[in-house]
Amino acid sequence: MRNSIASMTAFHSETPSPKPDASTFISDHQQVDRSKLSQMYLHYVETKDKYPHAVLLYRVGDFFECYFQDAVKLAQELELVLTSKQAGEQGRVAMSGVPHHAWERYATLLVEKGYAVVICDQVEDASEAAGRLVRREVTRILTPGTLLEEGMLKSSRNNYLAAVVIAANHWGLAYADISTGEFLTTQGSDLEHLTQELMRLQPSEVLVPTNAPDLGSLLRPGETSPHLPQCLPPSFCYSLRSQVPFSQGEARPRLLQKFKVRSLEGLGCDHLPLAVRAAGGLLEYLEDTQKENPVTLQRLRTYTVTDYLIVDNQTRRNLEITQTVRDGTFHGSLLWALDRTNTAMGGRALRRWLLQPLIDIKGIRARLDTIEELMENTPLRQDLRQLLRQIYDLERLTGRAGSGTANARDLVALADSLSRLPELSSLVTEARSPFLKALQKVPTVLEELAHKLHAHLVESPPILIKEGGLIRPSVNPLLDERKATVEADQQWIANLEVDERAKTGIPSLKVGFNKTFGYYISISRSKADQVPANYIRKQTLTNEERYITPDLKEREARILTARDDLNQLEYEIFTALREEVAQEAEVIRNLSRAVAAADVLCGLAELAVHQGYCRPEMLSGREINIVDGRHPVVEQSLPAGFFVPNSTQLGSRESGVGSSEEEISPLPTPNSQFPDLIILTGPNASGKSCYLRQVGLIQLMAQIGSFVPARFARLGICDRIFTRVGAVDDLATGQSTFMVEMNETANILNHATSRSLVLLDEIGRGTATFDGLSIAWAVAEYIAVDIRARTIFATHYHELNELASILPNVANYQVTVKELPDQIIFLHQVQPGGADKSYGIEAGRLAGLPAVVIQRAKQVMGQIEKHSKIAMGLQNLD
Ligand SMILES: Nc1ncnc2c1ncn2[C@@H]1O[C@H](COP(=O)(O)OP(=O)(O)OP(=O)(O)O)[C@@H](O)[C@H]1O
Repeated sequence: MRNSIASMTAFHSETPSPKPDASTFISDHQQVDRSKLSQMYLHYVETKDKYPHAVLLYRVGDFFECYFQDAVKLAQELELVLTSKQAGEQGRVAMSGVPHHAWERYATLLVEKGYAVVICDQVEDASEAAGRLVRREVTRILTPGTLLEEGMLKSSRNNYLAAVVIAANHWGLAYADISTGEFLTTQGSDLEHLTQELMRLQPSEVLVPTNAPDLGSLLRPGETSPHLPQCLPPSFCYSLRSQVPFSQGEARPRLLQKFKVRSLEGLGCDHLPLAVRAAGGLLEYLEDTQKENPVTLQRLRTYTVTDYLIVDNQTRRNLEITQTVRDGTFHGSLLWALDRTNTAMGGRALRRWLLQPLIDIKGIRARLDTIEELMENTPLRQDLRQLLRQIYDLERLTGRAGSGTANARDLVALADSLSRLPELSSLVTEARSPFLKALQKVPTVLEELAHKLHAHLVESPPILIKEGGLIRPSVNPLLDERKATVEADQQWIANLEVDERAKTGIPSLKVGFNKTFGYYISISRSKADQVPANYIRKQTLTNEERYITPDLKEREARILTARDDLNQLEYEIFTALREEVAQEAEVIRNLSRAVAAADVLCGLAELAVHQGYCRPEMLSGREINIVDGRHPVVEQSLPAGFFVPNSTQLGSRESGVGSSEEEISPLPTPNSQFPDLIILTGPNASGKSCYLRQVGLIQLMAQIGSFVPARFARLGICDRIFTRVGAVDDLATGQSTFMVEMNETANILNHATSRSLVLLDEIGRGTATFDGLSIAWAVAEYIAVDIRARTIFATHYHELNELASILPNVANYQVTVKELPDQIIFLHQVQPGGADKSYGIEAGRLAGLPAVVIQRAKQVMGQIEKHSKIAMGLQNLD
């Protein structure tokens, strides 16, 4: 059925359309007199009542339409035309719409903007309705955290739905990616950890139990509500939920029932009430919103935040792990530099690993062993990589099969991928390392499943699953019979053209088909007088007349019924296959996880070979000993051989630890032991920041189990990595550069331990010189003496070099430059000793500051230097 928006094939207004006069139509569904609405609009408002907080897309013929407030919202958000439509005696109501075949694209845009979208589709053909209202039902509820459609998800990252429960300082957090089935829960007692976990996960939607009056509403990023706990970052979408499903009384039985267990002990969360409540609340939300497409989740896993290396959001940003600081791009990030994966699952796994490095040495070594084996065995590595390229996104394909949204192409892709697994397993029969061994056994059920899918489904099935063409011949005798009938009838039609041409003597006679009239015989108007008597005229066009005959109509009815029956049977066979896949979801996903891990490790091995990385020796102690380390990203952006390697030694060696590295000539240190804190000085742009980040990145890479860009590395496991790198004003919270800097510094001083790695790039620059210097001095001293965290402190305050003469665990290093008469050459080499000048005035001269200003600056500096020997003064204080 075409309607008044039929002409709007492109609803986007090229030039902003004049605002429609809102007084001429109703734009609030609560304000209508329902008795005056026509049947369809009444059904619309009743459906809208059930989903007051979502945008309701309502199928009408070839369009999905929105009315009332949703029409206004849709038009505003997607820059579509807002118009109006007569809704019975009630008068005109606001209306906007999108073509039905493009609903996914428009729904994606709405969901990205933080809206929930409800799809109310026609569930019968308009012709079946025969005059009554076409049956429509809600077929899908889309919220940012519950997407399954391929086009709506980014293949390179998980799409998490999270749920939080907060009780005083304690919290529970559960999260799930319903497209891959991952489902985890945890509990903690430090609200800062909750914030950090949310920042790590970047969930698309967070469920919060509240007693807000507007339960069910979705707060879009940046929107606030008095019902939202303060510790939750404003950058996410929050769904305000009732507290009931988050109560222990409801959550616990829901989990027990879902995972068919008698106690939660096996899931690891029996003793964690807040974790249980968050997980139960999350499950209830899925049950509530995914009625039509119930999701298949993996068994709930419980984890502890402190079981992993803690990298706070600031540090993740500063180390540019998944995106650059400057412009937020993936290109130039650590993930970009390391990603050599060949599957979407591997790509997501690498991202997860980088965002959650390990602290468990055994786990790290298992990954390192696998990389080592893959580096040594080049043919194995290359064959594996080649094969992995042919494996599609098993995790998400299985997810779509489980929720009944997979089409036949998805199942063929799944079968193609599953049928590669035996090959994969035969490649690794001799493998020794744990992650390759995990691929040695492919459950026979998966081989059988792949075989069955291939045997049933045609090689390239259509996207639509209700219009036939999916199932091979000889799969089902009844299907074959129906196909034969349809084919015979089609042949009858084809013959009809030949026969009728012969009978009538009209060579241009054709048999055609259209949706409105079905089959017809078409004859050019000039031959209309030769038409036989049994032809019944149906339609007259400019150049042709269209006829039907009783025979043709009788045959048509048979053909259409037979085709419908055929399509229905194909659909039933297909959905049964899909159901079989869903039954094996857990087995497929377990294997997918193993494939993803092998893919990550193959990629890291490839990278290590090409970039000349070394295997880090991992220790439980505090030592950080890197010989000729390189920055993994900067190195790749420079021409080969241009990056200047630098060494780092930090953290006193525990007695009894061997010194195998000595022949590799580690950097000489002023003390026999490695220092805990390095004061790093050097001119602007000499490479201090790069060096600082390089150390953090090498440590982080080692803790995900990767080889590292260095000639040698022996690394004690860190519990946390902290960074503080030049801040910018945080306009959103109204904090100045200096306050941001102080907040970050306070966070470090309050949380760092002797097992942490602290990287400080300039402290105290945002205030008066002496304030800044004093703070920098006190901070360095506190870290070196009280915390003893392994620390590199880059600074332009050369006065800090004097700390090394006071504290035995502090050493000075500098990034060297070569001074020529009218230029400075950056050597990018880190060497012992403190720089005595910053060359800031030289930089100013090169930038073109007037000579008189440069001269005066030098005089002032001379004076200041005379008065800044603070170390001696402080020594006297002690
Ligand atoms: N080891 C290195 N080898 C080669 N090039 C390097 C090296 N370290 C840094 N660089 C190059 O030098 C540039 C400046 O480095 P960086 O930003 O680390 O300097 P900086 O000393 O921190 O400067 P500032 O004090 O002004 O912040 C980088 O963009 C990088 O390309």
